[in-house]
Amino acid sequence: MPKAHWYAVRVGRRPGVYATWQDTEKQVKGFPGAIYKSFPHYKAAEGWQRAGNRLDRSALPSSLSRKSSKSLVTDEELDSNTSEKPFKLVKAVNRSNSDPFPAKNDTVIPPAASDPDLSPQQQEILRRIMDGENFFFTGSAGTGKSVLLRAIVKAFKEHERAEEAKVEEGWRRYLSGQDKDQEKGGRKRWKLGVTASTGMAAVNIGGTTLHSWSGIGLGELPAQKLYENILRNKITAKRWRTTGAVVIDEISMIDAKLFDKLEIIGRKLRGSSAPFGGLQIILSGDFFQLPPVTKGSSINCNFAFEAESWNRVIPKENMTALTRVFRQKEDKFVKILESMRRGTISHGDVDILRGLKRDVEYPEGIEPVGLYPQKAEVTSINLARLEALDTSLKVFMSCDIPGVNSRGFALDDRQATESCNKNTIWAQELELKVGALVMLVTDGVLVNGSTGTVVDFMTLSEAKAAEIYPPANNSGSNPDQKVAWPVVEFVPSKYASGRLAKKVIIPQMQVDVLNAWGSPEATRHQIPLILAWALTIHKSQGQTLERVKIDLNNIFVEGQTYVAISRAVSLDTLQIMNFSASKVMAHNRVIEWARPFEQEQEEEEEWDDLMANAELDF
Ligand SMILES: Nc1ncnc2c1ncn2[C@@H]1O[C@H](COP(=O)(O)OP(=O)(O)OP(=O)(O)O)[C@@H](O)[C@H]1O
Repeated sequence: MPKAHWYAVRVGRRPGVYATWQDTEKQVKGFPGAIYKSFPHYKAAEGWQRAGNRLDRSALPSSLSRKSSKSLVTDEELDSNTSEKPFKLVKAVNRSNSDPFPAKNDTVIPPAASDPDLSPQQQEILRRIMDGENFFFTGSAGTGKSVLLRAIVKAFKEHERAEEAKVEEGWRRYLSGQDKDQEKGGRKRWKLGVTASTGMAAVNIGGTTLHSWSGIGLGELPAQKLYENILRNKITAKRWRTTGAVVIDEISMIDAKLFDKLEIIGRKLRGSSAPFGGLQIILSGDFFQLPPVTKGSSINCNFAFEAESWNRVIPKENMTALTRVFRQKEDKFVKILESMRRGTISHGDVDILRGLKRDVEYPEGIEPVGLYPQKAEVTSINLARLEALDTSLKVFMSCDIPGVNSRGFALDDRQATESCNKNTIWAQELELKVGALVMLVTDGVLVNGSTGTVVDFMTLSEAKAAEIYPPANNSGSNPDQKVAWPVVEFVPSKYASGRLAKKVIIPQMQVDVLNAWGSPEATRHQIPLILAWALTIHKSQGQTLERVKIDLNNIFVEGQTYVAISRAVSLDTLQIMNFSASKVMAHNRVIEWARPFEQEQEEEEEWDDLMANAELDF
């Protein structure tokens, strides 16, 4: 039998053809569902690999079906003879027999209900944005900014699809001679850049960071230099010129200087004197929450609303605060949060919040999520609690798959892991034991932020026999049938829109860190759970948590106390340790800036209510 010299990897970290087993092993060892074979001849290997690409692409998760940047296959070689038969099967996984997510609803936990219908105020903002206006919408925590943002992204995507279909039809008519002219691909009204100030916030809305989208690196160079750098990268320059609108979420964490630099770059690149060169700008966030991350103290930071260009970009009449709080239902709690936000907390409110230091007894015995200001505290609490359990430890390592970054460069394995660590909350190394308190960190399956306790580890078939099912939406990953995955008993949700079955098996799923074109820069395959005895307040931003315990001892930045307390849905299920009025730090400049604009809006709304209820006799 001839000696094998070439290895073809169809499914692995980087599909391609490899000359040594050592290189191949790196691609396939520990990779879920890896498919690879050895061949005596290169042509046979690449032919089999290529055929697999053609056959399997649609069946694979998008992250697994990308063409590898490290592949040894060249385009010329791809067109050559591929008829030689493979002689030795190293390992192949039959994917059709390994589907752990059967389609029938009775054998999976249905996904969480989709977003609620928009309120009239959210609808009105959506309408104005779709009319092409630059817009900033803000509002207290829990007023539905993220829900509105998701609706905006969806509406743009629908229009973009229709726009693309129209261009295709135009080309078809042009090529068939029915039309004389076909417009060259220019600016696309509905092409939307979905961005956020931080990687975590970007992943939450299926977008990328503003830094990555705009191609400015750290953004510390002067605007002219950044502009010249972007000009050198054709892909980034084209993105700036052809995009119709850009969303920036969590705008409170963008510094004024950066905002101004981007505005200048927009004008230069797009050759127009309009703000941002005519690019539609959609901003969302709450300046009372977390401020820009700056070197040194946040006292010296400048907020985006202090940017020189802010008033030109966002006319006063295009700033709106969402006023209805959906997350908390109790009036008393909503009022306390409102006064904390404005830095006008009364003695009565302080007494109420101080009184929340008592332990809360939960009937199901599942503990609350602990929120702490500092990462070091969080790590040591989770470790100590895990060690205290006398059940056996299971460690799940993530499988991180490199993609291509916004500048068109392929990442290596280390960079992919760094990108996933920086931009997602999903663990690189997840340590679990029976008895561990965990939180679900993905949307679309059950409810993001649901907490529960690990009660067992089972393979998918063992779980099925015990009538314990995985969530319906596996977000594209392919969990190993032989691995025992955690079974989690979740707290039945009282407030969240989805209802949880009590015991759910949570196998490996996938999360993408997207580049500026919306394709993966890195993909992490991991169980979407994190230990929840302790979580940093920064990582809790955007979450709705039903049982919360907050320690304010080491609060270090304005907005942190407000972000932490506003994650809770009710005073009954909230415990606060170390509360004092001095811990409620609202930024004075934010209070001053927001007061007239919010007051004016309140007066307008009062007037609208009055007119709506008035019995007009003319
Ligand atoms: N129109 C609506 N009708 C009913 N519920 C809504 C509506 N909009 C939002 N919600 C609910 O309110 C809760 C908070 O929404 P969301 O996370 O969008 O608020 P947010 O303003 O982004 O909060 P934060 O600033 O804390 O991130 C969610 O449970 C969401 O489903």
